[in-house]
Amino acid sequence: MPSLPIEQARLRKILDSRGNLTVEAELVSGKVRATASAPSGASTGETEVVAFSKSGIDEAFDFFNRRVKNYILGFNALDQRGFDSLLHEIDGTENFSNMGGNVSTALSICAAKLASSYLGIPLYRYVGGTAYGRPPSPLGNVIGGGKHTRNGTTIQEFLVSAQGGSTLESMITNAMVHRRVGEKLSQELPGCSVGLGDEKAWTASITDEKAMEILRESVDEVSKERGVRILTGTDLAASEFFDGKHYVYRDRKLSRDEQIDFAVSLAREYGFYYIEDPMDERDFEGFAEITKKVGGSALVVGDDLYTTNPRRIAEGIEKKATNGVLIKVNQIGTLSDTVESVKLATRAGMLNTISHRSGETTDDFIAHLGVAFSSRFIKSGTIGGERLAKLNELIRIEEELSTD
Ligand SMILES: O=C(O)[C@@H](CO)OP(=O)(O)O
Ligand SMILES: [Mg+2]
Repeated sequence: MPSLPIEQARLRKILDSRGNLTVEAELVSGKVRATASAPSGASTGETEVVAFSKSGIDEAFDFFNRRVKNYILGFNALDQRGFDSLLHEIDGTENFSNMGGNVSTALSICAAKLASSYLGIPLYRYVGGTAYGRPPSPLGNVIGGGKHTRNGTTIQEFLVSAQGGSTLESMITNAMVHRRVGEKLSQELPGCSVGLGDEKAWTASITDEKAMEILRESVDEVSKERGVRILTGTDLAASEFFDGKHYVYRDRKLSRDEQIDFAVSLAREYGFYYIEDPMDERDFEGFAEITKKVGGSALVVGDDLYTTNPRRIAEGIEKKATNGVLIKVNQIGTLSDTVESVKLATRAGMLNTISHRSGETTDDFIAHLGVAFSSRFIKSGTIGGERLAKLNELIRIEEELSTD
């Protein structure tokens, strides 16, 4: 194996889009240098790795300086699997609670970026080889609530994805829907305060039904004006409003069975194609019931359910829980574990969606992973610099792919 020994390694603190501290890693070998940063979630899954050690980012940095740095100096950055195993070994826990999953994520992605730049190939090619389909369709949040806002809808995300055109065309259409929704919210709800949530989706103190009505009207109008098909979707992030017995909405409480019926109606009556985390993250069986009923026409996606964890995905496959999986590197902590999850899901016939986190950085690596993983969607908002950093990079990749 050719060698690219890591000669310098450092971490620095940077701010994410919520104004919280996160980490950027920098690795150097000879004349090659790479940086990578890790985002943070707000509606985190129970089985995600820990973003930073229990006492916070300072402890994680201290651990890096005392325990990690010396081990990775001299390591061959072209050996991604070896590098990721080394990170696990040094950390010594199941959930990266010593090193911090955000530190391992930043280092792992950084090693891949260093290698790809040394080899003179783009990251998507380094990770994915040479077989690609279409780049993933942008899937963006236009109305938001849950943990991403103060007083929005109970459901965390109402999403759109324009189909058929180029990445840029799809981004333009999605942004038009976003604008239209904003106009409708202020026209139809005078006096109601309307703002933007963590992912730059509109937020207002309205019921989920009202949000769905505004979404439907906006999508129908923009779809007609642009002559494009626009898929709608939702991330319920249902664990966040499950109290152990009921799903507690702003205006009503649903039992488990009623929640299943509601999720089914989202596909059948409201026409949602994409349905993420409709049930509590422990309820594989509930997911399976929904998938059995609507999986032929809709994508039922596990995010908090799987946390990009191969063991959880294997359980989901066995129980036929979903036909889709959300992929976020910092839920599992390394690129190699992420690749394993994607392979497992793909072999079982699941479609994957590569995803941003609600607290993002301007790092655009998920655009590359979306292409490398042949993701069906890339969930990365509709507006906002840190969201568009990924989609704009996808425009560049698409250009490159079309001239191959
Ligand atoms: O639930 C999700 O899918 C994500 C991104 O939209 O949110 P968070 O990063 O807060 O987990
Ligand atoms: Mg989610």
